[in-house]
This record gives sequence, C-alpha cells and structure tokens, in this order.
Amino acid sequence: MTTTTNLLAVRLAGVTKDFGRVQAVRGIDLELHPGEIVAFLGPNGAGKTTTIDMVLGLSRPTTGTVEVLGLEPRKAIARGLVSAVMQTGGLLKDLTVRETVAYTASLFADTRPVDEVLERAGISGIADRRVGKCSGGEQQRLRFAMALLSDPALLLLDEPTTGMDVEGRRSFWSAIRADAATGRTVMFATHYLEEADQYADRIVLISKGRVVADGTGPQIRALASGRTIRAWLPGADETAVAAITALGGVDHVDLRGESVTIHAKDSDSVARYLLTETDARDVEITAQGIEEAFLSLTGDNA
Ligand SMILES: Nc1ncnc2c1ncn2[C@@H]1O[C@H](COP(=O)(O)OP(=O)(O)OP(=O)(O)O)[C@@H](O)[C@H]1O
Repeated sequence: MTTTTNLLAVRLAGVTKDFGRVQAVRGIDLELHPGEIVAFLGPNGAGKTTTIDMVLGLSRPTTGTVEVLGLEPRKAIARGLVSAVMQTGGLLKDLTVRETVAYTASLFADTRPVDEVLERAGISGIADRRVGKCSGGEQQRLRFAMALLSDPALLLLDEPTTGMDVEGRRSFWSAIRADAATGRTVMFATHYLEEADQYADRIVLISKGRVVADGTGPQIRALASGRTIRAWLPGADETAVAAITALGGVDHVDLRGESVTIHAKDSDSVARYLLTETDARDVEITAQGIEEAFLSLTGDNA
C-alpha cells in the first residue's frame, strides 16, 4: 500500500455544495486520519452522497477545499490512492467472480494479484461462481475485491449494505474490518446507527448538510442515553416549565395543555421532583431508543 505517513487521509475545510437553490452541504470541516474506519451517518438527504462524490472528485465544492492524502481528489484517484465500492452497476452476470476481477485487473497497469484480493474480500471460495448466481452480499464483496486491486490507501463506500440480509451484512463487514487492519482508511455512508456503531472506529453524524456530532460509537450512544418522562401536571404553566428546566440533567421540556414531556439524563431526580413538589399524576418514564435519540440529535423529529 502506498504510505501516507503524517498526511491526513481526507481533509474537508469549509466545504459547501449547492445544486441551484438546494444547499446539499452547508459547511463541513472534517479530518480523517490514516487507518481510521469512519461512518458517515445521517438520514435521507443529509448530504452524505454529495460529500462522498466530492471526496471522489466526481464533483467540486461550491466553496471550501477537499483534499485526499494531501492532493486534489482527482490527482489522488489518478494515482490509484482511492477506490470506491458503489451500490449498483458494473457487474456482468455471465462472468465468474474470478473472471470479473481478472478482467478489471487487465485494465490497469499495476495491480495486486487477483487471488490476493479475492482472499481479502472473503470470496476465494466462490471464485468460480457466476456473478448472476451470487447473492447481493456476495456481489458487494466482489465490488470490494475489485476496489482492492489498486491497493488504495482510502476506500469509500456509499451505503454498501443496503438491501443485504443480516448475515450478508455481517460477512461483508468482517471482510472490510479484517482488511482495514492493514492500515487502510475506510469511510462509509450509512443510515443505520447500529451499523455505524458496530463497524466504525468513529461516527460522524450529519444532518441537513452539517456535522452535528463526531465521536466514537460509545460517545455517540451516550448522547442518546437520555430518558423521556411524561406526566399529567394540573395547572402547569410557563413557571412550572421553568422550574423543571432548572433541574439538573434536563435537556428539554415540552408542555401541551397540562401534559408535560421532559427529556432528561437524570430521570430519577425529575420523577422525584414531580411526585414530591408538584401535583403531577401518571408519571411515566421510558428509555430513549437509539433510533429516537438519533432522530432527536439530527433534529428530524421536528
Ligand atoms: N444533482 C442534484 N441536483 C439537485 N439536488 C441534489 C442533487 N444531488 C443531491 N441533491 C439534493 O441534495 C441533498 C443531499 O443529498 P444527498 O444525496 O447528498 O444525501 P444523502 O445523505 O446521501 O441521502 P441518501 O441517504 O438518501 O442517499 C438532498 O436534498 C438532495 O435532494
């Protein structure tokens, strides 16, 4: 693999991208270090594909700069430093898995051996199978094998497991993780918090074209660790809301009529307060699910 010591794998500085009046990316600053596996997590339309396309040199930012291994993206691609695993296309059904990789290898001057990339992608055992007979997950591992031919320092994957079953997903990611242990930088886009949490070293959460959180899986999950407390609070008004908001660990209070909904890290002290200091009734506490927390972090439950 081409060494990239001390160079950032990816650097985005003040990047925006407009499509006419649509602001797909609204100011992203991001640095990926060599060897990191980074999930780009966000809901539909967050700007994941737009950003990945800029890193791949397929489009240019409206403002700001994108660098890949210290180079302009197109230069990095031309030097074989970057590969992508796309979701669809590019496979001929009648070729076998090995023929597909060998054919792709024949288009380039200098590649890793076909058997080596088949092994790395975990598909040596199905090398003689026709592509048309491969499952969606096997076809994705084949695309991964093709992407490894240039031995890229950076691998980009845009929602690589969409439509795969649980087992397909698991084998796909175990191949990616085993390969990344060699020092390759991997950046992947996903909708799935679970997938980001399980397979990435770092999660960059994006929403509406901006980074809204950046951390390890446990750090992102901690952001999502709150509780929701609902209660009936007779005579509740703005003063009551202010008193609850002032309690430690309360993130958000919403009052509709006399029904109050509180998001808090410390649900016990909120419940204690409601039951001892107010006339609250029907106090109910629920754990904030990971998906619910994700939606509240990305502001998509508004
Ligand atoms: N070529 C284009 N022309 C106009 N608008 C575009 C274009 N490409 C993307 N957009 C818009 O930019 C926003 C971001 O889209 P993008 O595809 O980057 O999001 P995403 O996070 O990858 O979403 P998904 O998970 O659905 O793929 C969306 O509002 C989308 O409709």
